[in-house]
Formats: sequence, C-alpha cells, structure tokens
Amino acid sequence: MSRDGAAALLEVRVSHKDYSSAGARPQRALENFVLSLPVGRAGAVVGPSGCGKTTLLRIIAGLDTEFSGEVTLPAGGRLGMVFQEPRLLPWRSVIDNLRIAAPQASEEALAALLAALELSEHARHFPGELSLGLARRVAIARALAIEPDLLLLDEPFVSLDDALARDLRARIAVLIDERHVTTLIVTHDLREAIELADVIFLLSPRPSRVGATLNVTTPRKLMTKDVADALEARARKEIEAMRGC
Ligand SMILES: Nc1ncnc2c1ncn2[C@@H]1O[C@H](COP(=O)(O)OP(=O)(O)OP(=O)(O)O)[C@@H](O)[C@H]1O
Repeated sequence: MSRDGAAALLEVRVSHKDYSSAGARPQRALENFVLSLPVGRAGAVVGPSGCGKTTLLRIIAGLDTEFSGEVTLPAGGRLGMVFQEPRLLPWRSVIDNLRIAAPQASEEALAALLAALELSEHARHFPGELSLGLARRVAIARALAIEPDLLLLDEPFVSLDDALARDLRARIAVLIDERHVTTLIVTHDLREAIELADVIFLLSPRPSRVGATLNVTTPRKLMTKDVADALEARARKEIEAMRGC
C-alpha cells in the first residue's frame, strides 16, 4: 500500500482488503475497489450496513494500513475526519476543542466557523453539556478548523431526528459550497447522498467495490424534489442490478 498527497484528486485503488480472525477463513471486505473524486467536489459512498464503508474510510484516513493497493490524497494531504461519535475532549470547552485541534487557526477564523454552525453561544460549554446534534456540529467545526484538504464524514446524520438531520445537512451543504472542501461522506441513505454530493458511489455486495457511479449535475442549491426523485429511481435500479449489499 502507499499514500501520497500530491494529486488534484482523491484516488483509491484497493485490489483487496481482508479481515482475518483466529481459526476462521479470512473475510474479504473490499476487492478491486476503485474510486476517484476531483478536488473541491463532494462525493457520497452509499451502501447498507456491513458492505465496507467504514473500512474504506479507515483506509483513506490511514487508520488501516493492512490492505493491498494505494491511496492518493488530494494535494496537501491534510485530513479532517468526523466519526459517528463526536469524540470531543470532554474536559475542554467547545472553543478549546477547536483551538487544540487547530493551533494555527486565528480566533477570528474559529469564531466564524462557530457562527457558521450556529454554535457561538456554546463556545464555553463542555461536551457533556451538549446534545448529540450539537456535539456533531462541534466535531464538524473542529474538522474544518484545520482547513483540511479532504474532509471525511462517517454517517454524520445517524441517530439524529429528521428535523435535526435536515438542519445539519443544509449546514454541511452550505459549508461545502462556500469552502470548496473536497468531501467524502459515507451514508446508507440515498436521499442524503443526493442532497449533498456531486458524485455518488454505489457499493456492490461484499466483497465490495464501486458498482456504479452517479453524477449529480444539478447544483445543490437548485435541487428539486422531481430531480431528486429521478436520481433516486436511477440509483435504485443500479442497486437492484447489483442485488443489494
Ligand atoms: N475488525 C474486523 N474484523 C473482522 N471483520 C471485520 C472487522 N471490521 C469489519 N469487518 C467486516 O468487514 C465488513 C465491512 O465492515 P464495515 O464496518 O466496513 O461495513 P460498513 O458498511 O461500514 O457497516 P456499517 O454501515 O454497519 O457501519 C463486514 O462484513 C464486517 O463484519
């Protein structure tokens, strides 16, 4: 495996990724997995539970190096990652969580980020005082504070109620548009992917690969229900052709 950070795109080529456990046959999670995402675009990786989405994110983030293949990160190679659990430092305030993650960032830049995510009034709160939705927003602010060349989001809306998920989706869409951060979102929710991504990667059954790629040509701000419905129908056909995951 190799990692690089000089490209105008994120490129993942995994010929295979196996999990081995004592006494059992190795399980192949990914095979012939090829994905590429141009800089400044938002991609969504869609597939149901267990098809290898978290495995893929861990490989891209460099947290798993036990695979055969290579990952090329966008130029700069700086990664921001938001896990399903916000993983904030519990004994530090919200603003200190950002300062520690991004010591180079100016106070003005951090204040602007908190404002963009409507977190200003929570700057002095501690993670234990925040709801899950607020804590997720802080985790996203923290990931953006480091000005990443690639932002990885693992199921950012999971366990949030519909209204909170919709609200956070809208905020992330604005941040992607305004900051042009290359973003890869993992989700099991097609509609979420259609609302946020420029390109959708549909994963095949395990061992997983990108079974189909859908380009979302309508800009996020102009997306209508009809266009989203049509895209969803196309995606469902592709998924059916792959017979689920
Ligand atoms: N540490 C591990 N050891 C053995 N098998 C694993 C390990 N981690 C994941 N797997 C297996 O690899 C496959 C892919 O897992 P992964 O967590 O990447 O899927 P996922 O699409 O992210 O699932 P979910 O949506 O439920 O988080 C699954 O079959 C899983 O059981």
